[in-house]
Amino acid sequence: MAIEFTKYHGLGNDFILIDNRSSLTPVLTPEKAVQWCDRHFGIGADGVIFALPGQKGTDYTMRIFNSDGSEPEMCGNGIRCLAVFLTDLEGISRTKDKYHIHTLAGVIAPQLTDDGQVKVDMGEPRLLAEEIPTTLSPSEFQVINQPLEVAGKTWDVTCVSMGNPHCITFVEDVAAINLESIGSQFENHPVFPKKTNTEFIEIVNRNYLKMRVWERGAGITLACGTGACASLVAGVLNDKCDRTATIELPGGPLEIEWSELDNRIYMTGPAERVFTGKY
Ligand SMILES: N[C@@H](CCC[C@H](N)C(=O)O)C(=O)O
Repeated sequence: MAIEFTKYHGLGNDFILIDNRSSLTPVLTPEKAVQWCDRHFGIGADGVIFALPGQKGTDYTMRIFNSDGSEPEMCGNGIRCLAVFLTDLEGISRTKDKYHIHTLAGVIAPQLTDDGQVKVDMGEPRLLAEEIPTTLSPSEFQVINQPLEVAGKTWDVTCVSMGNPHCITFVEDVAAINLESIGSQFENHPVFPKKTNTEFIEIVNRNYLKMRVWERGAGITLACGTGACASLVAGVLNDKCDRTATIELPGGPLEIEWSELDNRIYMTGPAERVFTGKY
């Protein structure tokens, strides 16, 4: 049976979106998602996102499979794409109301802005070792600037969960990092029982950061929304940046704020429709 889909991207982090509003069970298995994401033998994407019925009083539920078939708790670029996809499906503009989306990381609230971007209330960052999760510190402690041995080198890492795990390292020059060779060694390091996303950050100034990312279950991508949020938090915890900053990714910039008022993270960026098809 052919299934309809729409391809979207958020700063080059690309997803296949599927209208799954008639059932709480995704229409694709993780194995099928792997085939669909294949850039040579399938449609090609960093993940597949399903728009399912809401649960526990929310408007909709988001589920996502990474391109390797694993299921992450959340996806920042993906939820911006989902908000535009839902607007397209509903045929109405929602610039006045937020969507409330049920995810494995809790309720996340994206809202379309008047200038065509999407601003997302990403919730509060989680900082305790047991919440990441990682064994780098005792469970009830934070992991800030801790040494970690990877590929024969000691890296000073800070760990933050945005519902999904992130391990952040500040470096002099992000372009000089050999992500291809070290990315999967961070991802699969035994101190991360659920694996990890890995971000390298170069501080340009207190309000402008450059980032490159190796994503759990997807490898090198052009952008990672939860990674940008986690990196800003890591920058604040290490007193390297302010609570509002532009994060420049290979695919373009995201605006991130960690609000002092409510401790929540707000991410603003684009989401673009690419094409629609049946597969
Ligand atoms: N690209 C995403 C994150 C997708 C999930 C990630 N690969 C994981 O396994 O946690 C984003 O924009 O946040």
